[in-house]
Amino acid sequence: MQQTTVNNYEAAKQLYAKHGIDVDRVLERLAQIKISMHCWQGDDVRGFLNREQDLTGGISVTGNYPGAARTPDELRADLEKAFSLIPGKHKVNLHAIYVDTDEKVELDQLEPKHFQKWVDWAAEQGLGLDFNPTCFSHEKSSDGFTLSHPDPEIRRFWIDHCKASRKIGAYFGEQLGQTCVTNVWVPDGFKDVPADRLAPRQRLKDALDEVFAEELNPAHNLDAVESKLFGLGSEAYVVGSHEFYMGYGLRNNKLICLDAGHFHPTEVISNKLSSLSLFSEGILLHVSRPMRWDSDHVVTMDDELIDIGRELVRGDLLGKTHIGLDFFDASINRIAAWVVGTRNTVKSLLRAMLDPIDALKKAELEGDYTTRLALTEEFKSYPFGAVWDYYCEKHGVPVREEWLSEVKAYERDVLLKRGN
Ligand SMILES: C[C@H](O)[C@H](O)[C@@H](O)C(=O)CO
Ligand SMILES: [Mn+2]
Repeated sequence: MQQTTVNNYEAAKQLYAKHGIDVDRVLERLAQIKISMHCWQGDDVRGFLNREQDLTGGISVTGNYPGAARTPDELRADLEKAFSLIPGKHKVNLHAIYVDTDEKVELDQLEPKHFQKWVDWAAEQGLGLDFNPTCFSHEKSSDGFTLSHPDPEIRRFWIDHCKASRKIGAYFGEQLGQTCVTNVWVPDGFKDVPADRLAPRQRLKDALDEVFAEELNPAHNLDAVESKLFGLGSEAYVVGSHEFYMGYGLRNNKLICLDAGHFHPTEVISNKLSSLSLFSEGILLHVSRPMRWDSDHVVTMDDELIDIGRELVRGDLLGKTHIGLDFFDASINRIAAWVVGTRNTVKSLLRAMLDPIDALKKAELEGDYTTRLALTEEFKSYPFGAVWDYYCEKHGVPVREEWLSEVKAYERDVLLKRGN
């Protein structure tokens, strides 16, 4: 280890120790936290099932940066590169369209065997896997409806796909010895004001009841449901709104997924975590960065990310929260996008753990808001960067922006040779 890294770390440790913060212990805790890195940043949400199919479902990827993964092997190689630059052991979040098989198989017919190569790879890499049915980018979702579709045959197709997905999730969990979170998100909604808001929600509820009817071992698979306020083409009404899934998840013991981009532009998910934690079985996060709309920008160290980290740490919510990422930017190097977003998410948790939480809570209880403000502000310039550098070096990944030259070399040697 570099002597400067150690010296800076030791100096930082002493400063934090004055406030009773045990930095070595913090780093042990941090190493336990897994971030679920979403595979779909690596290829602009195309997947491998119907590559000719356009991305639909009211989400959009912009940019044409070269080098997107075209095959499962390329995607795995890119993920490995990204993980080699991120401290800690994490998870990969797969969508059903990332199936790796030579068989021509439809979404409702998918089986665990079609994902065996992903499982073998994850086991070899020491990674966990999470899963998502893909209820978009398909001819049967072309009118914008899936599980709430008025046509029972189309509904049946999507119900069967979601049921198949849960079994795949349970297989991941069982094989890898790490619980898989299978998250259901459907794009269903209307561009313009509906005549009937209730009937689609009733159909979605009934469909979900069928999807979740089979009990699965919770050590292998946990179900999550993801709400949304609006999408492209569903501006007026989304069937699976926040209230809908909040009710559904609480009543049926499902994890409730909060995506940072799925609320009104000034509404933040950090302020929802404490309330939800009091009532829900568990929480899934889709950490994202909405810029004026659900734009899925790469996560930066902005106020909301800092607040998400703080809420998770201060409320002791890490045990019941599964942290996933959800962004897709095709205008920059896709591996760099993963690295920036994931490193920032881990770093936000570290920053939160290095805050003088007990002193802040005590000041607040005593009504000493002056101390609360003063400490909060002073700690913004405490040397958490020195602790982060040490953590990176300890985990064998590049310190500070050193990772960028590795990404540039990979781009030159691998990505640009793909010719796309
Ligand atoms: C690809 C993801 O499943 C998707 O982004 C979903 O999670 C979402 O957030 C849709 O807006
Ligand atoms: Mn999401």
